[in-house]
Amino acid sequence: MAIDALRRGWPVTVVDVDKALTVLAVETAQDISGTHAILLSASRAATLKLSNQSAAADGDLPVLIKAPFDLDLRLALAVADPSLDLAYPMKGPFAALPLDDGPSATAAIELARLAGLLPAFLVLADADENTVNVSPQDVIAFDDSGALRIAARAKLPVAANADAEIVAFRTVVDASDHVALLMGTRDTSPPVVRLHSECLTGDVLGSLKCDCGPQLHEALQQISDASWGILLYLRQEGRGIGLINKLRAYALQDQGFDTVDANTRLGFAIDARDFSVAARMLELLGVERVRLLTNNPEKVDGLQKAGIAVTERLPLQIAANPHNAHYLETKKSRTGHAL
Ligand SMILES: Nc1nc2c(ncn2[C@@H]2O[C@H](COP(=O)(O)OP(=O)(O)OP(=O)(O)O)[C@@H](O)[C@H]2O)c(=O)[nH]1
Ligand SMILES: [Zn+2]
Repeated sequence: MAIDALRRGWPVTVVDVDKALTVLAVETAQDISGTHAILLSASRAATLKLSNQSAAADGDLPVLIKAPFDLDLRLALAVADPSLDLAYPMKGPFAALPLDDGPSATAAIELARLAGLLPAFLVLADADENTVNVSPQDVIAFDDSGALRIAARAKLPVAANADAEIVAFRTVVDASDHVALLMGTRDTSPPVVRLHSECLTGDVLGSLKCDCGPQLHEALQQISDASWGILLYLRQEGRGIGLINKLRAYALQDQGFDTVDANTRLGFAIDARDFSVAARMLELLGVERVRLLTNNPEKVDGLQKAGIAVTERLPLQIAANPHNAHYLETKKSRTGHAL
């Protein structure tokens, strides 16, 4: 509900015991009336050379700034969106305000990610009766593996394997359905498994900026060649920040930032994915041990922490092209991907 409200430009009140923080997402807000402050992610605030005095001990806490006297929607968006920094360089100076309720502010920033919006909010002085209430605990508990279940399964002949089976999963909280593609005949050996995060640009459009499309097809081939295996197609577009925010990161990359810095400047974690949903999918499929196709040590860790044994890591290297060579290099040098 809160996610839907933010996307529609409706106010949301994060209620934490006796404190209430009423916010509108900057990106979808229709007017600025009643705004007394702006809430920004820590990293966006750092780019704007702002810091929250009260949060000096915790550099990850969001930052609250006083609404400038000339605030309008255009200025609010320029404060929120780093891809406008070149087009709209004159912002500030801003005055940081003490942040009374860190957990609510942190929950609001997380709600923006879940809604696929920029993590920036207009903070309203008063909540009216139309606001949607949510607590920081609700946001923390919002885990897309919550109440996951198998919703449908069917034969799906695919180019890599004419005898594949597709299994679709549904969660109560998330509209996007995760999918598993099973190939081969189950035996006692651990299956070859690939966790593939959705990449519309790479998977569907053949983008050369990343290696997702070729990795997807190579993984399907290797799974088909194994005695049995499973491809999990996870709806974690843009490493969990959503398509629109990923394309904003691409716009920053067009300005010269790499994939890591682009995410940070937007106010997101470098990798916002939670691989526990993949572990729950495997459990529902009766799989406890896997041979994992990946170069990403975080995927191995994430699965193991969520209770799936990774008996072997199988590399999945794709030859670079002139458009993705820098991206692949960054994954190795900055996010610890295996060479
Ligand atoms: N935010 C952001 N996401 C990107 C970018 N390039 C690709 N992605 C997303 O990254 C995800 C691809 O990750 P994976 O294929 O799982 O690869 P990985 O985490 O690098 O690990 P491997 O298993 O080694 O391939 C997809 O969700 C893409 O949409 C980018 O520049 N910025
Ligand atoms: Zn991609």
